[in-house]
Amino acid sequence: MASSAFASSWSLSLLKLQDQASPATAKSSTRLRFREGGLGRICCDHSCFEAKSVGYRPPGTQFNLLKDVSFSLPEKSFGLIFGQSGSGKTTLLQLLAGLNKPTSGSICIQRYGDSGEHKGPPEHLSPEKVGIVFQFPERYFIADNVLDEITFGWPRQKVSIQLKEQLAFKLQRAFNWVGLDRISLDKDPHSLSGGYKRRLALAIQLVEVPDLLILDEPLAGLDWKARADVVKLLKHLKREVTILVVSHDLRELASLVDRSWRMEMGGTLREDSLPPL
Ligand SMILES: Nc1ncnc2c1ncn2[C@@H]1O[C@H](COP(=O)(O)OP(=O)(O)OP(=O)(O)O)[C@@H](O)[C@H]1O
Repeated sequence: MASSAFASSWSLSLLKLQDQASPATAKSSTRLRFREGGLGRICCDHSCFEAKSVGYRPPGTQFNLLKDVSFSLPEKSFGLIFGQSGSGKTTLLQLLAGLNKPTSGSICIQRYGDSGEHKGPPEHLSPEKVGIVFQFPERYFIADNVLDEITFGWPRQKVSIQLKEQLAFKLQRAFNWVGLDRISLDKDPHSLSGGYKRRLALAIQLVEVPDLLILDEPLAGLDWKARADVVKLLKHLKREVTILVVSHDLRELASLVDRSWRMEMGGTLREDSLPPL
């Protein structure tokens, strides 16, 4: 756990950056690149997360939990996977996050030009570029203040002032994105409200902006007010990152969804609209 001296040195860097990292400046980090065409036409390159023919058989077993799963999600959009308990949704998320290796298939990011042509070969989606927030993330909080919780695992020795400022900037940006910029960094994470605990769990995953942010049941265990709060936050967040959610809370998330898929028992995935609510 970080020492208080360490925490206060990060606090100082944060205070310094507080005014610089407004949401407007944070948005400049967007990876969608725009340029002017010859006739003033705005063109844009974009990327897409793509899973192709992914299969998974747990080591030492004879059965496939996932079969030929293929789907794609354009950057800065919101995808939702739903389906019966035990159909394999969490198993799929674990593969996407690099926690297990698929038995077959590929998981990558493909870049496209403005006419829809491939720009280079697909890039393997490395686990460092995926953020994942598990169900009930607050159960895994280990620090006794917000700053230590979010900086856990950050370098502690021989940190240059440039690196410190860079990290502090990223942290401030993450706090702005999730609306935590007004809470005290000294606060005990366990004393936050349900919705703010989820915000903190999200901020931890957003310090390094992931190519894909995965959320497993983001509304589970929250009261109605906190659920509405998290939905509002996700609506805002999808302007910044690509979000893939597994959830049974279809009604509340419906307004955010750009693409949805049903996981069938037996481990197959097919694109499907949300069932009537
Ligand atoms: N390593 C493993 N070996 C054998 N079976 C496994 C393994 N991992 C998961 N399973 C089984 O695979 C099935 C799919 O589990 P998974 O947790 O992915 O389902 P789910 O759709 O996420 O369910 P829920 O909605 O309840 O979270 C379950 O029957 C589970 O018991």
